[in-house]
Amino acid sequence: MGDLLFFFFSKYSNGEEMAKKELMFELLKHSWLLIILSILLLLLLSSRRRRNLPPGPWQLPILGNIHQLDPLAHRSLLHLAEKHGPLMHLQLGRIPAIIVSSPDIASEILKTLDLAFSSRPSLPPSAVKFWYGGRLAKYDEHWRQVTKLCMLEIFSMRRVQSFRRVREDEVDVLIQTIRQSSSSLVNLSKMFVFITNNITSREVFGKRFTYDGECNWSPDHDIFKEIIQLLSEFTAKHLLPSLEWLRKNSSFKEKLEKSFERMDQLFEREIERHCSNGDGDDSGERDFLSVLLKHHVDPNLGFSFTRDDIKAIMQMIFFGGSDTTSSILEWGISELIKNPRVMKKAQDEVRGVVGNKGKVEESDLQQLQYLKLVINETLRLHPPAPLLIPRECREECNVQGYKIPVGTMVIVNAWAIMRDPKLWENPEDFIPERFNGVAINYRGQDFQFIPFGAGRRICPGMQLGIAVVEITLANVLYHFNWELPAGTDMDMTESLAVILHKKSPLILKATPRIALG
Ligand code: HEM
Repeated sequence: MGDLLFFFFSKYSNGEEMAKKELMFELLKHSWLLIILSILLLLLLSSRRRRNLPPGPWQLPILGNIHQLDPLAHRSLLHLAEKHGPLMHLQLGRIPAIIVSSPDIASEILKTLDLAFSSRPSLPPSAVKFWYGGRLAKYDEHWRQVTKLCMLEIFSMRRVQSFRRVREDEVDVLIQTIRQSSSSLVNLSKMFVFITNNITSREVFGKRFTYDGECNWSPDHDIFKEIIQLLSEFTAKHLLPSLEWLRKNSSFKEKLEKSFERMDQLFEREIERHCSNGDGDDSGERDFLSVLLKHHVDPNLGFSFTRDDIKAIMQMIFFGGSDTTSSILEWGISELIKNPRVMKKAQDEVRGVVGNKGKVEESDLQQLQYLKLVINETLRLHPPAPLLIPRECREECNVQGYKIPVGTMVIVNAWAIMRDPKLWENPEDFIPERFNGVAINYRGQDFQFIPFGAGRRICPGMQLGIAVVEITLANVLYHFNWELPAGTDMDMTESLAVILHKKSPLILKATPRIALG
């Protein structure tokens, strides 16, 4: 088309008769292209209707709808849904997908038809070796057995409580690190990554990533984030056959292989260390790896539980547990700085409840009701996984009168649902009070509020994550007054690299409220 228009204008401006004839000839010559494109478009539209798929935007050959998604996919998907409806069909390169943007359809998929949608999409074969978690993508008997074991042994309330000391210790280290930092300017984005990684590492391996007494960077902090980012780029390229060459690009593949190898060596080192130490005592504070190794060698377990299964669980816990938790802390403090009224109310509450005790302990948290509302509101406006984690349709089913074929990827735009003006008053505003006295929670029963997803694949680490967010936030608010460095504004720009973070780091001036004890 561009060629055609260029030709039209360049020739016609000469005003020559000959040019008119040439133009007619060229138009005729090119018109076959227009006709073919229109037929293709009609065919696509009628094929969608014939196959009784949900409505959706027109698609380009090969690309499908990929060109309509920008890096903040949750936002572009919302714009498309505003035109095409809350159940929308897209073609993402070679993968057919449906996008859900309303709580009733989310409930139909994640609750009523949960069984049909409880698999995760499988990875392309060339990516499988970089993601142990792929072993647990498909919903099958093996997944059920492993998940049952994890729910009992890793994600149970008893286990969450057993790590209370770990969380409190790590928060102490964080507070000391902030107090002792040479400048009063603190990069909280980094600090939150370090503390959540150290807590996860203590839960999984029984030891921190950094030396004792520090909340600082160590090389192991970056491995997991690096792999998930490389892996998501790698799999995105699978959507388009024409980008296949990029996946074979040796430097990219080399980078992914190196990061994966580092992670695998860390896992192997820790497995060996645990095996040579024996499987430890049976106290409540046993780390996840010793618990998993105990079952690995249990002849009465009743199903095959391999070393790779253990690595899959560890990989998912690091990916699922660290970055999500640090992102809530980062967004939560940012919103409090933007909303001084809420900051004051939250600080007054925690300082009032804890008094001069010197630190917030987990036993105080039950009384911090406003803090819980602040966390809810942060999860609503800034869900770390705005599109949850995709599901895949395992058996053909009917949703809202449309046919969803086997293999269709399902994306639930939780971010759009949690900002829907039909469901939330002044949805863009940060108002923790909206959760006061209402019976809505994040446990997967209220489909207008699903930051942890819902159904069989709901986040199993919800309680572990919330426990870290509560104790960290409470102490950070208790110990310091926070403000922006002079002359700066709060930048709330998002960056979506698997997890929804702030684009620029959260750097604030910390003023200790009470002198060092
Ligand atoms: C506190 C912040 C967290 C948020 C907002 C969050 C959110 C999510 C979401 C939205 C999902 C997908 C649910 C679905 O598809 O319906 C998920 C899955 C998962 N999360 Fe979390 N998560 C958090 C913390 C954690 C923690 C602390 C852990 C582990 C210790 C964890 C481990 C996992 C795992 C293993 C899955 C995959 C479950 C599966 O595929 O069956 N998450 N999380």
